[in-house]
Order: sequence, then structure tokens, then C-alpha cells
Amino acid sequence: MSVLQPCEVDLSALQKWEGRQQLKTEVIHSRPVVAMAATLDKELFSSEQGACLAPLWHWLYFLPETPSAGLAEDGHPVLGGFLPPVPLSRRMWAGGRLEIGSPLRIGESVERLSEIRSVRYKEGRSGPLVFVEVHHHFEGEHGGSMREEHDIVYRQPVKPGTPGTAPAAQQPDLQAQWSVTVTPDPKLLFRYSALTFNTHRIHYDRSYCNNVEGYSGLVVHGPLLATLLLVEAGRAIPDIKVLSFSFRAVSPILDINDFTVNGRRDGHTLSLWIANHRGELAMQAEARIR
Ligand SMILES: C/C(=C\C(=O)SCCNC(=O)CCNC(=O)[C@H](O)C(C)(C)COP(=O)(O)OP(=O)(O)OC[C@H]1O[C@@H](n2cnc3c(N)ncnc32)[C@H](O)[C@@H]1OP(=O)(O)O)C(=O)O
Repeated sequence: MSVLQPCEVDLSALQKWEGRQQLKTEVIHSRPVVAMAATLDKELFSSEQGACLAPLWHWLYFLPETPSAGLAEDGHPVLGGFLPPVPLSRRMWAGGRLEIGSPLRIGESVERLSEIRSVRYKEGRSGPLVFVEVHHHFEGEHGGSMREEHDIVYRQPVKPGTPGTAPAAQQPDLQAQWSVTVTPDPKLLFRYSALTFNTHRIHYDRSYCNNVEGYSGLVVHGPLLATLLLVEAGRAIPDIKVLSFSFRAVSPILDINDFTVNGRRDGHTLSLWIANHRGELAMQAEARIR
């Protein structure tokens, strides 16, 4: 039986995608690591053959291969292939969880098995939401092993030219031991979109972003914010080994203001967060370290 949600989302039709799988194999080449380090002005990570890939830098691999003719208006591949055809048009990266059994290594050939784990409908304070949870299992030829759960959220469209409903503001409840201010300029956003072959127009097309998706500035990539959390943690506490990482993007960071990358360590736990220019929480994360 078809279940229609208040915003006309036929959830049971979308849930037919649950269990769908995709298998890809790729060699972890050094070039993306060199380019990402240049983008962040950091020389922290080795790009030598056999070196461990920094946590979250695997997002520079297994990139989409959809031809331009197969892209939707928002720049993402047209839905209905691997991902279900959710009828809410505003996609965002909502969060994720990562368990690192053994880090992937540069030069290693890695197999990634992806599966649509669940499609869920929720009524959020900002409107109807559909969450698609995708699981990835990475196995490298030299023992690299990671499990990842990725939450993608779809939000309802806004009336062209009007601002969308913003999620409620929250204040971080922790005292930072380190805090770094970042200016999200167009060069940073362009380079991260290029490095991840991400055509989503909310990250580079200001007129589309303002007038179609209703954000008052370009949206900084969630995976870039998460990556910065661990890069700055690594600078604050050298030689940490990340065993697991989980994060949730609670409010968008826009390129019209600076933001801060914050963290603190309590034993084997890192509490990490991104705050906007008003000090409000935009992303919260936790890492287990050794
Ligand atoms: C790459 C890429 C895209 C991007 O990078 S987009 C930029 C990064 N992402 C963001 O900026 C997302 C920021 N978050 C939000 O805007 C809001 O959190 C969101 C997702 C619109 C939801 O806000 P609401 O205020 O409407 O939601 P509620 O707090 O009322 O919660 C309703 C239920 O949803 C669950 N939930 C909320 N947020 C998340 C989340 N981030 N992850 C998982 N689940 C979430 C919440 O727990 C509530 O569930 P209940 O079961 O308790 O009802 C690219 O596209 O590739």
C-alpha cells in the first residue's frame, strides 16, 4: 500500500530503493592529497606511496561519473538511479558516522560497496524532510578497512526569490581548547567542489543559491567543514589516531561571513564543532582517538 506523507512524498515507493547496492574500485592516487593540502595551505599530510590517508580525505575518491547530460537542475545527478527519486528538491549533506578499522593507504586499490540502508520521512521544524541513509564499506588490497554511514537530507522547495525557513539556532555548550577562524572565500569553495567533482550549484552559483534554494549566500560544503574539524584537531594535538568520527550538520554555513572551527579533548574523546559568525552551532562532531 502506498503511504502519502503530508507533502505528497510516497514513502513506500521510495523505500523500494532500500537494499540497492553499488560496487566501485579505485586506486588511492597521491594527486588529490597534494591538491587538497594546497587548498587548505597545510603541509600536514604525506602523499608518499604507502602513507596513511588522513581521516575523511577518502571523500576525494570514488567521485561521481555522471555525464553532464545526466545532471538535474541543482547540479546533482538526476535521481532515480542509485539514489531514490525523492520529490523534495533541496538536497543537503546532513551528517555521518565513520569507523576506521585500518586507514586506507596511498597507492592502495580499494573496493567500495555502497548500499541504500533506509529512506525516512520526518517533519522538521524547518518543514518536511526526507533522509536517505547510505552505507559504504571500504576494503583495501593492503588491509585498509572503513565503514561509513552517510545521511543525505532533502528539503522542500522554496518559492523562488524567498528565503527558506532556517533551522533553529543553538549555542555550543562546551568551552573550546582551540578555535580557528576561516574565511570561506570563492577560491576555497571552488577548489573543494572541483576536488570532489561536486556540481551542486548551492556551492558556486550565487544567483541559483539565492533565488532558487533560498540561501542568502553560497553554502559551504558539509564534508569540507567536517574535514576542517579533523585537520584543526590534528594541528592542535599532533599524532592523534582517529578511530571513529560522527557528525551532524545542524545549520548551513554561508560564504558571506567567517566561521570558526573549534574543539576540545577529554581523554580519548574529541568534541568538535563549527560555529557561525554569531557563535551559533552549525556542525557538531565527536571523534574517538588513540
Ligand atoms: C556536499 C553536499 C551538500 C552540502 O554540503 S549541504 C551543506 C552542509 N549541510 C548543511 O548545512 C545542513 C544543515 N542542517 C540543516 O539545515 C538542518 O539541520 C536540517 C537538515 C534542514 C533539519 O533542520 P530542522 O530544524 O528542520 O530539523 P529538526 O531539528 O526539527 O529535526 C527533525 C528530525 O530530523 C532529524 N535531524 C535533523 N537534522 C539532522 C541531521 N543533520 N542528521 C540526521 N538527522 C537529523 C532530527 O533528529 C529529528 O528527528 P526525530 O526522529 O527526532 O524527529 C551534497 O549534497 O553532496
